[in-house]
Amino acid sequence: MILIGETGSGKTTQVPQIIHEARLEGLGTIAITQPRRVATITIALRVAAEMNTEIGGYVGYSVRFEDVTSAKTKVKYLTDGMLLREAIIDPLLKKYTVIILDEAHERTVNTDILFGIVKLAQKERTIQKLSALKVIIMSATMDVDTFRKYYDNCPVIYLEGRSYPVTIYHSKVKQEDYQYAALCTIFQLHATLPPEHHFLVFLTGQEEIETVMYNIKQITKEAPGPPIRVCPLYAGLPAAKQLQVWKDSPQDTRKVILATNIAEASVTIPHIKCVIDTGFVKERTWCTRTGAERLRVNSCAGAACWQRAGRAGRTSPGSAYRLYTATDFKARPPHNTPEIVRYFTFFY
Ligand SMILES: Nc1ncnc2c1ncn2[C@@H]1O[C@H](COP(=O)(O)OP(=O)(O)OP(=O)(O)O)[C@@H](O)[C@H]1O
Repeated sequence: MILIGETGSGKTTQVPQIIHEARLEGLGTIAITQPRRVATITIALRVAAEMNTEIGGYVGYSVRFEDVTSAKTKVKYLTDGMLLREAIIDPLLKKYTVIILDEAHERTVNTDILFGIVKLAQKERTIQKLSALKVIIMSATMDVDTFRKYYDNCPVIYLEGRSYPVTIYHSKVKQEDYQYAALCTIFQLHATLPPEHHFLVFLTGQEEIETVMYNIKQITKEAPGPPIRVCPLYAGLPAAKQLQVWKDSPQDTRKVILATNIAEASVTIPHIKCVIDTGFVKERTWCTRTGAERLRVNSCAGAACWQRAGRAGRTSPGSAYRLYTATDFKARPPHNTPEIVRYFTFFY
């Protein structure tokens, strides 16, 4: 089954709970994959809190180097890489009765391989007369036709509604320097909005985040307005530092989170009222001659822009400030090229 619902409609946190409350997983477990570690952990913690249970009990998570599950776990959040590792040992994934592949639009190599593995596991389990495997593919912004065809015309369900509206603003002119544009937007909004309105700014990598962080600290020494607490969020940051982003700021202090696309999907950071989207992402590409991996800054696809905007308005109405024009947005491809395709098409 394919499940499409707007960002913030409750796919990731509510669907597994509904399945579990109806005991549809039977004697097995529900697995929910996420492309990123930080999302996996924070969502599992949130769902455990919503179910009023200890993490590692009925609700658990598994990421690289950290397995917080037990024999009791029925709702298990895990990175796509972890499910892939489990599939190497048990290709039929027998301990799961329901597998939810979330954020399908991201099309990482791991999730693309998992799409095939779960399809094969489902067929093989039917042939071997083992317990049935239910597969749910979820996203807010995926290419439904391609997936539906791949899964033998499976049913597609559209979830309507979201908690809070997000107003989108586009830049009126093309920005030559998106880091500078991001800084100007941060300080324009900072001068007018109350301090409890926190900002989430999308940049492309650690170096850029550190530069913008330094500039914010320098400018705040002289700029008017409430104090600013700057929080970086990128994949290379130790997990404990990543989780600082979810910590409350002192009263009357604005939180400004400078993140890469790891904050783009699934995560809910409370009190984010403004998303500032530069419209760029650093993508992995490969040199097929040498096999060397490279990172390149590219414009992100329409689906990613919608995901980023969706980070505002999760706990109250919000706004997304796109530092690119509406014409630029319309010209972007709706979906990014799957990582697996980029892997095979880069010849240098
Ligand atoms: N950690 C949290 N703190 C506060 N509210 C939260 C938290 N996690 C989720 N929520 C609330 O639950 C709603 C649904 O979140 P959920 O992640 O299930 O949505 P989703 O449909 O999967 O979104 P996305 O497509 O962006 O992943 C959010 O909009 C938010 O209101």
